[in-house]
Amino acid sequence: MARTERKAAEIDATGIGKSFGTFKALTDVTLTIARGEFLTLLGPSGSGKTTFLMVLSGFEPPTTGRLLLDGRDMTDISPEERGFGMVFQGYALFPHLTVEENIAFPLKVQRRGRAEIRRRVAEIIEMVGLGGHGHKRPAGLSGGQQQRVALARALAYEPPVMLFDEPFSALDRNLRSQMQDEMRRIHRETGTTFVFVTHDQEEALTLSSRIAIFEAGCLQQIGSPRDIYERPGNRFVAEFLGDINVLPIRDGKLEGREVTVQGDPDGDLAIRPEYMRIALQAPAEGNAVAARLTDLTYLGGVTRLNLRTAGGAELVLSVPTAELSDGLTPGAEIWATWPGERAFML
Ligand SMILES: Nc1ncnc2c1ncn2[C@@H]1O[C@H](COP(=O)(O)OP(=O)(O)OP(=O)(O)O)[C@@H](O)[C@H]1O
Repeated sequence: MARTERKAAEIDATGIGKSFGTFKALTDVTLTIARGEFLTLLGPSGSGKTTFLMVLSGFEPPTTGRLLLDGRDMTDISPEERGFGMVFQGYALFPHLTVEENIAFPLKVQRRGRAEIRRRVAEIIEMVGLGGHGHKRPAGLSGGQQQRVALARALAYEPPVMLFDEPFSALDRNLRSQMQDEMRRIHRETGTTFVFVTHDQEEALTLSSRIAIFEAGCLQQIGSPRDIYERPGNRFVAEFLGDINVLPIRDGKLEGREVTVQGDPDGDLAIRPEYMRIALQAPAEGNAVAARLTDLTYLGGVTRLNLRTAGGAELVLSVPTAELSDGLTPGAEIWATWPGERAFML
C-alpha cells in the first residue's frame, strides 16, 4: 500500500537504547503503540522522552533495539520514508508563504494534483479551525494560530503516525486547554496514531488513551490515565502524577489502629487526596487516623485540607466543599478516613 493511503500505523519498539558517548539517554525501552492510539510520553526534564520521539521519527538511530511499523522492520529506514507528521514547539513555518501555501507545501513535494491539493488544504484549514485565515502570512497570526498551521501542515498528507514534542508549552493556559480539546477532536477525526511528548501531568491525563512514564531513560509504566493514576507501579510514578499521601504501616497498623492492607503488612500505604475524607469523631470501624487540621484552602467546588497526624505524618485532602461544615477551622482535632480499596502499598 502506498504511504499516502495508509491511515494509521502500529509501532513496536523492542529493547530500544540510545547512548550519547558514555551517557545512556534511553535504556531497553519496549512498548507497542497501537494503531490509532493517542499515546503520551510523560516524564521529568531529561528523562528521555524527546530522544525516544527522535528515535521513532528516524532522526536519531537507536544504539540498540528494533522498531517495527505494522510488523515491518523500520529501524534503518530514513525519516522521509517513514513519512511521519511532526509538530514541535515553535515549529518554523515558511514566513513568506501564506497559511494555505504552508499547508500545501508537503503535498506539492509529494506531487499531488492541483485539484486534490486545493480540496485537501481547504478541508484541513476547517479541521484545525483556521477558516478565514488562509491568505494570511504567519507573522499576521497569533501564537496559537501559528501552531494550528504547523499542525495542519503535518496532518495534510495524512501521515500514518503523528509525533508531537511539547507543541503547546509556549501557549497561555486558556489557549492551551482549548488546543488540547481540539487535539482530541482532531485525533478522533483523523484516526491516526498520535505520539505526544509532555512533562505536564494534567495535559497527559487529559489527552491520552495511554500514558508511558519515563524516568532516567527507562520506561517506568505504561497504561490508561486512570490505571497509572490509581494503580501506580512504584513510588516515582505515584508521586510524579500528583499529590499522594504516604503513611507508614507496621504490622498492619497505622499509629496503633488496624487498617486495610493488601499484601505486605509492613510498608508505605498510599492514598490520593480526593479519596480521603474527614470525621469529627473516631469512627467505630474502617480506616482512620487521628489528626489535627493545620490548614484549609477554599478552592470553590473543593476544599483542600492539610492535616498532621499524631505520629507526625503530613496529609493533604481534597474534599467537596459541600461535604464540609462551616465551622471547621485550623486547630480542630479530627480524623482522616479512607475506603480500603482506594489505598495501595508502594
Ligand atoms: N545529542 C545529544 N547529545 C548528548 N546528550 C543528549 C543529546 N540529546 C539528548 N541528550 C541527553 O539525553 C537526556 C535525555 O534528553 P531528552 O531531551 O530526551 O529528555 P526529555 O525527557 O525530552 O527532557 P525535556 O522535557 O527537558 O525535553 C538528557 O540528559 C540530554 O542532555
